[in-house]
Amino acid sequence: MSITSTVRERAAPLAVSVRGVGRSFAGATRHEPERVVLRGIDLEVAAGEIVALIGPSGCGKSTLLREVSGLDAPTVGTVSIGARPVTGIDLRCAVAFQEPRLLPWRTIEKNVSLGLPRGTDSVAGARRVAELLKLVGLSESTALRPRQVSGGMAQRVSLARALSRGPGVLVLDEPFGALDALTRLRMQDLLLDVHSAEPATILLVTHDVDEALYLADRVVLLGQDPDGPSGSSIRRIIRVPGSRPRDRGDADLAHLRAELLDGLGVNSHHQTTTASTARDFR
Ligand SMILES: Nc1ncnc2c1ncn2[C@@H]1O[C@H](COP(=O)(O)OP(=O)(O)OP(=O)(O)O)[C@@H](O)[C@H]1O
Repeated sequence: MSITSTVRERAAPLAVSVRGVGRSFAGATRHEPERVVLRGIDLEVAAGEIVALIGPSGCGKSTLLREVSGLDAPTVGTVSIGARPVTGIDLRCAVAFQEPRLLPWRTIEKNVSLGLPRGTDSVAGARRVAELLKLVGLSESTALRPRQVSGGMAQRVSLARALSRGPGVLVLDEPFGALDALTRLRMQDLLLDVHSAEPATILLVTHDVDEALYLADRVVLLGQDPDGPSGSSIRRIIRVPGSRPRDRGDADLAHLRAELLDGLGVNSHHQTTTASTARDFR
């Protein structure tokens, strides 16, 4: 899907700096020990960069996204967006999840407009919503309600709503995880088109190693060091070669896929020769 440029009524992309971040949760009862989920996370994300986070289920990927967006606060360490620390829900950052979380009684257009910054002039707001709906290919569907659209369309609405805030940072938690394989590939291309038109810094959690390698400038592998103290840390950071859009069948990517699957504890030789099972590692 090719996208023409839109008038940008948004902030410039912002760098994200994660320094010494750890997060522990108290045990469910007084007798249960504290649970360390993240430990010593240091990550510098450049303005406009796309970084994919992968790691085994429960290793703390969503928790790290919550620290960046200010939905949760780290136990130790700091997160900064641009030069300013994140101290609570941060309006410079927009979040989208695996479920689109739309209001069922509102139209698609209205759902997107809910993301506009408070106090946006109504004419400018309507123009911005129309631009975003065009950007995600939904200009013909503005008056529909969420139950009348497909899962992929609903996810595009969710993306447009996130962008309507004009975020410097876009945090996406498994945004395409619930979609069928073909819709997912299309959404990956759409996200790259959106990123070219409105280049926010993107932090994205995915379970799909191929998706990470297709979309990201760098892939960050989170996980527990088997010989280290409890809590996930960054095990590996891989810079993905080549410029986007990448060739999904690129031999270099196959090599990196093997390396990442290895890092996830999957038998990579078998996985790289069996493409269908190499996708969607959980
Ligand atoms: N508010 C909370 N209170 C207690 N424990 C929590 C809380 N939030 C997260 N956790 C725990 O932190 C751990 C990491 O959760 P998180 O959702 O970040 O993992 P994840 O890597 O995103 O998992 P998945 O890939 O399955 O989505 C889990 O064991 C979870 O139970």
